[in-house]
Amino acid sequence: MKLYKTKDRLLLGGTILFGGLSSLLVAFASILMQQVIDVAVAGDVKGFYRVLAVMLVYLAALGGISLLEAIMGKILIRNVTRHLRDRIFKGVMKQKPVRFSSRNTADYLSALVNDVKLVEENYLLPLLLCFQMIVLFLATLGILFYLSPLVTVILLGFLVLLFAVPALMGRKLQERQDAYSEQLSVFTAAAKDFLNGYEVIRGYSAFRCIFGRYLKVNKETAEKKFASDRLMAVNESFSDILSSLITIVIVFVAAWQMMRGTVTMGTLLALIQLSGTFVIPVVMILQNFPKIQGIRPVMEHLGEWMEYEEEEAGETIDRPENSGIPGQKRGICCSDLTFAYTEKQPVLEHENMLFEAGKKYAVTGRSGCGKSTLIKLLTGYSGDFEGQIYIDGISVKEMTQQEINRRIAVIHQNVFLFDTDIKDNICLGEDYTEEEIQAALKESGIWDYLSGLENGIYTKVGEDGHLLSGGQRQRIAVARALIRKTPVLILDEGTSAIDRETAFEIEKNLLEKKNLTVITITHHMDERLAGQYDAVVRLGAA
Ligand SMILES: Nc1ncnc2c1ncn2[C@@H]1O[C@H](COP(=O)(O)OP(=O)(O)OP(=O)(O)O)[C@@H](O)[C@H]1O
Repeated sequence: MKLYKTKDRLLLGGTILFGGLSSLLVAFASILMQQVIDVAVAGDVKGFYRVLAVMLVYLAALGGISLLEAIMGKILIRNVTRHLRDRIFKGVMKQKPVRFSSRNTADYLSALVNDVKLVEENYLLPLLLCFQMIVLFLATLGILFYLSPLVTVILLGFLVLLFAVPALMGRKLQERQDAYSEQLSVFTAAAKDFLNGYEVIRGYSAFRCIFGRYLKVNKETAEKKFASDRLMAVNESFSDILSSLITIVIVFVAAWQMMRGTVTMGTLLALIQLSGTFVIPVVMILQNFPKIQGIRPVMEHLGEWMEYEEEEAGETIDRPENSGIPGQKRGICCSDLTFAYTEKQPVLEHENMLFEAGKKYAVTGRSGCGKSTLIKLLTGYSGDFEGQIYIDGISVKEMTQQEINRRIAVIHQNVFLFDTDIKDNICLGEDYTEEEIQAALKESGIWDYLSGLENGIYTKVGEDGHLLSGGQRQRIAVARALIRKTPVLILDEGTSAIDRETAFEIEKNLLEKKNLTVITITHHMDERLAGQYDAVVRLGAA
């Protein structure tokens, strides 16, 4: 998975560079410490002021570089997490419908919120820290060697021990972090489901039952997190014990060397100071490196979700007038159409139908016979069907989604409205004139209602349109489809939430439109409209 853009790579380089420099300076503090003690022990006043001046310059440099490194690190994290969320969102939204609907939307939410946070906490921050700590460790090692080769050799012996535990734990931790990330998806899905069911839970006094399920999934999530944290805790406490041990060893060995006169008092204190700058980076690396390793499966999942097939970018694909493909030049033709969601259960079997341009059709059939599925296939849900579907003579399998959308608009039974105003919900980012919007609203039968509102078409609809009635939502959906002036309009029970008279008015209006192909999926056809349909298509009749 590509985590950094070019600019972010430069930022990463800068952060590492300044992080490294500040680490070098931190390690250098021990030399200054040695100098100041030695000049003090020797009573060298001039030397004392010289070291003091160097110390002031040192502090200014350390402060400036640390600040730069910290700010660059924050910018890097902001950029990387923002781009990551952008790419996950784009990847998810651009998936083919079959792939998109194969997962719960809560999984996508969890990826955008939880997994990106995991990447920040368990990858980006530890990575920056590890780089910094490696430099601090190497610088410390160099200075240690310069001050006391004996202490350095002893410390290197401990290193082997220090690295052994995380190396053994790495894989286990990976598995547990991955399991925790998966469980977070499950938790988000369950919480979303329960919250969406608020009205049912309240109306049927189902709180006890639902709360029981919530407690269970919450407990499982907490347990998975604990399983991962527990392993990290073992790793962390092992490093802590060894780090204390190392400090003690340095102090004793250096003190012994001082007694033998091979090191000065300044060197002894410098070595004690260095024991910290030797141990801290090692401990930090040991505690953070497994996190970086552990996040790999999560990053792989995110990488998969960012993959999508880019459709042809062009708005219009030039197709020859007579493409040579069998079927109608205008209108929709299905021949020998067979489709199944799962292998064992075909929903549509050997269906043949023709929707001629400008004509009006009612599609009927028992519940579950595949009417909505047919609409899905006509509008590019899946190319994984047998037989053929031609729209204006072109196989639907060869069309881009944009091409299909320019030809067909669907008004669904379950209308979705974004949490914005009515105008936005109708235009969906396209530019339409006030007149066009007004005409669509009038045709959908909602204009009178809107003209009485203080904010008119700028009235907010609330989350999923809950500030409007079911009928008003559906009328907005009708306006949304009409304004696009597609040659084909499909109503998938699209007026079922509207009162009978308004539904009659809207459908009558649509059926009177001369050049519009109308396909209405209906269970209850208004007998007053029966004569206006050119044909009734019965699905699953064979
Ligand atoms: N995404 C899906 N995955 C698996 N099966 C599905 C999916 N969508 C629908 N089905 C199944 O396909 C069959 C046809 O569903 P469809 O919604 O097309 O029927 P319908 O004729 O529109 O029904 P209704 O009149 O009740 O709305 C049903 O048995 C349904 O369970």
